[in-house]
Amino acid sequence: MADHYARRRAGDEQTRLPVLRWEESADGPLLVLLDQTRLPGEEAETVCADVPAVVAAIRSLAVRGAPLLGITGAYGVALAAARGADVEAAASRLAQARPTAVNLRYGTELALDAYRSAVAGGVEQAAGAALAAARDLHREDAAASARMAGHGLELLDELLSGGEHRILTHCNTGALVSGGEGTAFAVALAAHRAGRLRRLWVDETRPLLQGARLTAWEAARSGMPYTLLTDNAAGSLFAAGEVDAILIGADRIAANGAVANKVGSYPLAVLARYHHVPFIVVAPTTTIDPVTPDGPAIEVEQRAADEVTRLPGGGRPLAPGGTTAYNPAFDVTPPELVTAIVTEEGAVCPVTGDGVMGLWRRSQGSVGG
Ligand SMILES: CSC[C@@H](O)[C@@H](O)C(=O)COP(=O)(O)O
Repeated sequence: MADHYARRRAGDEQTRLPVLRWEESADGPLLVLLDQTRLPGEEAETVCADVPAVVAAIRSLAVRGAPLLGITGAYGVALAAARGADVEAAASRLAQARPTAVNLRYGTELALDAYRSAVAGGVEQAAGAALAAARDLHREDAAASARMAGHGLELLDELLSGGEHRILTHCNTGALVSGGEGTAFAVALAAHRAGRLRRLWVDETRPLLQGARLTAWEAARSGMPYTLLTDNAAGSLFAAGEVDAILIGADRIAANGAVANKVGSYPLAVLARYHHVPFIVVAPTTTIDPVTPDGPAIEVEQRAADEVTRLPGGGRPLAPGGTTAYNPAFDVTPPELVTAIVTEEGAVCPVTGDGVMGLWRRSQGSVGG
């Protein structure tokens, strides 16, 4: 398997990563995922033949990032249907595998609705409908990613009056989380391709190091000028005047524009406000949750203490045995600290105009609401 990836890399640095694929095998369909817990050391796949395996991959973060969780949830429902499992129960297990990224619920429900609408024609037809819904979502996410990159670069150029940009990002938001080139990372990549990225500052993103392991890996593959920093070095970077903008993704955007994203995003928003630097959130409209009114209504996933007390992967202890740890996977940035939210439908400032709900309505095809 590693050879397969190595060949792709040698041929073309920009080749799409096979982060998720549907495979028909002699023993039935499979959902094959690039195991992100093993990057950057190893490019290995995890093969899921049933929904419990998909749920385990989601919980372990073998597959992760809001848009990809949505796509995975949809394919998970299709897998349950194709394998003759209890589709309703499978959809419920998938949707609850992680609580914060609303895309997971969105993708799961999308495929479940397609299954339900077709089930009168027989389970085979319904399984086909669920798979078609998953494939559509996968394609649409790629298209959304390309449009976000365009809108995001336009906004950066406008806010920063052209020139070359020094962008700070947190967690991982590239092709590893998307049907396309990602969300925030896709904007940085567009800036790089346009010759307008001076530097991508990559937060390492404690405790699971998505920035160091994944974003640095994607930046290196893309030939971007990038530098890794510990999360707590961001303040001194701002103080030195080295950051022009923050670009991050989102796991859920509430109706009032509050943004849940990887823990450590909120402190960056506070720093950005103090230093008069734009704090820009890039996410598809599938990340906007119209039924979550505000930040406090967002459920933040709490993860195991050993992610903090041990080196990633359950390795060497970093703290004495019995140490307890506070380990929320996400934090919530209030709308007043967000300069703009960029989606495939365009960009808005969440506290002026029609806010994020205007974008969400546009994505539903009813501009007036
Ligand atoms: C486009 S990805 C946006 C977010 O999903 C990303 O920033 C993030 O927080 C991912 O968290 P993770 O816990 O790795 O799934």
